[in-house]
Amino acid sequence: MKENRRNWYLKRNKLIIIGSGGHGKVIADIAIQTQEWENIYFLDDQEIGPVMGISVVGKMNEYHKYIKSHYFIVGIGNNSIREKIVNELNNSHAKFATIIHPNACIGSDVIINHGTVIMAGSIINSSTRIGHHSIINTGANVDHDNLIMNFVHISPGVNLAGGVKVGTKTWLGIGSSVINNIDIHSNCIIGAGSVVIHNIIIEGTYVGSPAKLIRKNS
Ligand SMILES: CC(=O)SCCNC(=O)CCNC(=O)[C@H](O)C(C)(C)COP(=O)(O)OP(=O)(O)OC[C@H]1O[C@@H](n2cnc3c(N)ncnc32)[C@H](O)[C@@H]1OP(=O)(O)O
Repeated sequence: MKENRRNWYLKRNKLIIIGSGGHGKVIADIAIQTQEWENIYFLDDQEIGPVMGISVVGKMNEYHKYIKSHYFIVGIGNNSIREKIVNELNNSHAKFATIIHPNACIGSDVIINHGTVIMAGSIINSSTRIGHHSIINTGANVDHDNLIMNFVHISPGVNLAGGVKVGTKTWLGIGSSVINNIDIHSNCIIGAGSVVIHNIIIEGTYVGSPAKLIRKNS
């Protein structure tokens, strides 16, 4: 009985996913699997839908129609574009969801802030902090005492050892790895499969093993 009442309460929530592309679709899939949402809609400028059986109820700039009644999640993988849309929604006092796949493994004393998505098979170990509107993508390992700032994208299959700090809007490419106690600056890109073994203090793109700077941000 108690469980049913809890579900009834949770299922009153309504979710708008901004963007019905690949990332938005994976978020929708997770949201369905959590069984926490009474209804789920997309807003998208390209699609008129439905996408995966989910209605596209308008263009992105029509979000204001849903501000009072729905939670939002921005389903755009690009960190800068996601930030821009979130800032606009913040100005309208939107409420943001946090979406966590039921098969993600979350340790004790972990904090995950709103707007963040944790995908299937990812592991977040003890005392890690994850900021707002970040993405921990499929099968990523984020070990203990990590600090992942806002608007970060940790791609599928990334391995972060203990005590790693990842700065705002940094993107770690698919399958990259970072050894323990490394700081990675904000606004960086770490190439697919790269291995970071030194602190990264200059904003830019880094590739290889060990990861080396190939381009500074302009
Ligand atoms: C669910 C999802 O889909 S999540 C998304 C997952 N996607 C990813 O992880 C993609 C990550 N992107 C990459 O790795 C890209 O290669 C980037 C962003 C690092 C670089 O892209 P670009 O800026 O276009 O660089 P470009 O392709 O011109 O390469 C520049 C040089 O770096 C090398 N290089 C690029 N990426 C890598 C890499 N991952 N590892 C080693 N070397 C690399 C290139 O071979 C090239 O070398 P050269 O000048 O000697 O020929």
